[in-house]
Amino acid sequence: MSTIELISANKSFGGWHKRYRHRSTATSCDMTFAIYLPPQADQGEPVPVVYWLSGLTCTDENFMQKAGAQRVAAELGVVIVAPDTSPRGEGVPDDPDGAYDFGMGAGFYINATEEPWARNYRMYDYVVDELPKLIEANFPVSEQRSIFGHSMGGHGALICALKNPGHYQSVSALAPITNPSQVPWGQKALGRYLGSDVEQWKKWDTCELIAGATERLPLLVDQGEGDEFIQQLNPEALEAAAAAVGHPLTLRRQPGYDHSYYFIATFIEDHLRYHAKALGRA
Ligand SMILES: N[C@@H](CCC(=O)N[C@@H](CSC=O)C(=O)NCC(=O)O)C(=O)O
Repeated sequence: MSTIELISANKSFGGWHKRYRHRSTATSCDMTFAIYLPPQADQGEPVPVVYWLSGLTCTDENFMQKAGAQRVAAELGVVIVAPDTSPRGEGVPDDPDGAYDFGMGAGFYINATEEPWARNYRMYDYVVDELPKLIEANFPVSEQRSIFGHSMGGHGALICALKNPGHYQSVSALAPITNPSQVPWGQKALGRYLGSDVEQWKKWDTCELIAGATERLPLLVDQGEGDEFIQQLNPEALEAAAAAVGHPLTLRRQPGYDHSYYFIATFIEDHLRYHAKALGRA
């Protein structure tokens, strides 16, 4: 297991927001993550962890700076971990045209199989396996974990939970990409990372995974009705996929809210309380 190097530390609501860099085996490059340690992390009892997956263009910083999650995490006694959204750095291939929806900042939380992406773009292995092991080895946390995310990160949270029964106590998403194999953002990413065989895409698509899920972990989803990216998100597809197999889904349509962190900040407390309850903290 790699060693972690502290980049920065800021006291926040009695706890600490810290950023770390480490060498990742999964992505074959240096990765940065942020962690919020609530005051309870200093009190001797292991604290559960909620993993946050951000959307396109984000680093570990967007959520920690904009969502306003620290006050509630400090009250509830949950750790929040926010990884980067892709591998980065010298030698990591990027979108040839510098587009925001592919390559760096757009790892889609899958394991790429196509060249030149396959060596570094393994964000699924990083988030599901390598990062929790690193967190559990270096911080006073329990093995109780939940996962949530936004947009591309909402898609990431949903597929990570659906593909790993028993690994997460709860899952939720804000404005997730629900059916990536059917929308432009997803088709571009899956086509390049995985190649042209659409059967391979289905292994990373929430609406496809729901049918074969062996655990019916409830899904909590908030979706703004004023979301400018609604065509990419397709909440109706999620609703239909869940209804077809009786998968428990709470889909809340929020009038007037767009895709931004103003929307996320509005509902983050609700999501944190939902996860804290599943993690035995409320
Ligand atoms: N037009 C924007 C598109 C990028 C964008 O809106 N990214 C969202 C996530 S979208 C789906 O994954 C985001 O969270 N941005 C970061 C933020 O701090 O708002 C662009 O060109 O940047």
